[in-house]
Amino acid sequence: MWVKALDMILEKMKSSGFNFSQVRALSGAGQQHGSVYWKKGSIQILKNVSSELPLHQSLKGCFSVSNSPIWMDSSTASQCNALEEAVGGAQHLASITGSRAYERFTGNQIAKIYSQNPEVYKQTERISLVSSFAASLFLGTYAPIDYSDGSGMNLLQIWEKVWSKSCLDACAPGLEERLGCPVPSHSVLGTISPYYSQRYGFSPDCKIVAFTGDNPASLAGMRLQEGDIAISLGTSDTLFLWIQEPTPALEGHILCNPVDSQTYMALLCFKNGSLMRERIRGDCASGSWDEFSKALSSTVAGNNGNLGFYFDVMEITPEAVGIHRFNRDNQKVSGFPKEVEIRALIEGQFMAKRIHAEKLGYKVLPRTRILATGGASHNKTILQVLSDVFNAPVYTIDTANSACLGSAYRAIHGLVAERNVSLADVVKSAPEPRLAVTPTAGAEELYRPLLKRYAELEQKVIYNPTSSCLAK
Ligand SMILES: Nc1ncnc2c1ncn2[C@@H]1O[C@H](COP(=O)(O)OP(=O)(O)O)[C@@H](O)[C@H]1O
Ligand SMILES: O=C(CO)[C@@H](O)[C@H](O)COP(=O)(O)O
Repeated sequence: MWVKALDMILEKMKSSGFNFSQVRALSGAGQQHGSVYWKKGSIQILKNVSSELPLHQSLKGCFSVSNSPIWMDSSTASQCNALEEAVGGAQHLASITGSRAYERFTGNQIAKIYSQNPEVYKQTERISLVSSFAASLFLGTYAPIDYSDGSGMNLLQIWEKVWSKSCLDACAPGLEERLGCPVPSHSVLGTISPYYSQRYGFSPDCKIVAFTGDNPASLAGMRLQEGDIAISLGTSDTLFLWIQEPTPALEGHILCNPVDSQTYMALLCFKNGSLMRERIRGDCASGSWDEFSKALSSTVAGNNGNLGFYFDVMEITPEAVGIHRFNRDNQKVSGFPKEVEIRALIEGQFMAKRIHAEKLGYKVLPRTRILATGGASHNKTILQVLSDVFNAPVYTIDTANSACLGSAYRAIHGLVAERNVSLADVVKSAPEPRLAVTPTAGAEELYRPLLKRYAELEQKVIYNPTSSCLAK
């Protein structure tokens, strides 16, 4: 599916008259943590694809696992426990790799494949991330994993930037040779495969710069500066920060910074993002964003004290599941009127973000800018609530697909990064983020007590397998 999608995009660009020969370098991004398993012998097929055929036809026999595990998978709890135990506990794993063990992280996904189907693992010569997989297609050979996306695997020592032997050994045998050596995110991996010059007219000199994860690429696209906070409202909601001296903890992730190998990015991921908003939009607003936004604006900030937690699937931050609604007296209620439900959802999602960002040590300061991206950043009514809850202005960039824009920025940066030119320098003439909304007067006073209440109530809804009131 992924290879065919690439074929279709390039065919569409070709038929729209895009001049491929002008492209000097390209990079890209893939959803983080997902993995692709190349069958033994596939490298030869990849190196020798015929430009007469669409790529997906040539590569269809190349994969030892046909359905790639992606970030939404959470079936690896036992592998996570085993990994943490093998390296001396959750905090120790976080200190090495930037995160305690998470179900979606690639090392645990690989461990599951190995333990359930050792034969399939044996037949696999190379394991790519989604990002390095896409880079491999352009390179015509296996592309290395970059430091930043590699930090989402529970396998990379984020300080030394090498695979951790104890983590590799705990996941599967012979893993190092299947992963290849990780590289700095700005690396030029080589030139484009002849397939693309012959079929689409790319220049044979077009450089392929290492691909990275969607969130790291968004950090580049938004030209995040220290002190800013980026909030991506895509399928998942993510929040990320540029960080100089991180302290990995039991919550959140520390990744190598994709645009500056000396620094880091902190990331929090909220699984019940857009899909949850879409579900409530369906239940309460006839499936229309317009109706959803009108209902949101028709209710007052603070929702008269009504608060809600909306987790259709087990949440990552915090670990909780189910729908939990509380009235102003903290009594659990079974339902809200439609408009109240919509506001409770949006205010709840943003209060959780502020509370968990502050737990990471982030402080909202007078100079704080929130940079919003992803599909829901088109929606100003949603952004207004974000601004009010954080009491900070929200900025957007012209293209809501900041991961894609960031990939283009990273491609240009890759051409000069070895000369110590920063990404900020390379893209200094790009348009600045635009102010979208500012906080409503009085928002801070209104939300301060609500944030405290929300944090206290969150403790009550956190997943506890022995409690009967949780699984709805
Ligand atoms: N006007 C809107 N208001 C709220 N959400 C929206 C709006 N338009 C699109 N979305 C949401 O944006 C999401 C897609 O965002 P996108 O950044 O493209 O996702 P991904 O993270 O998968 O790349 C959809 O799930 C959709 O719910
Ligand atoms: O798991 C995470 C981040 O840790 C996700 O953010 C994935 O990177 C994919 O995100 P979407 O593009 O589907 O929102």
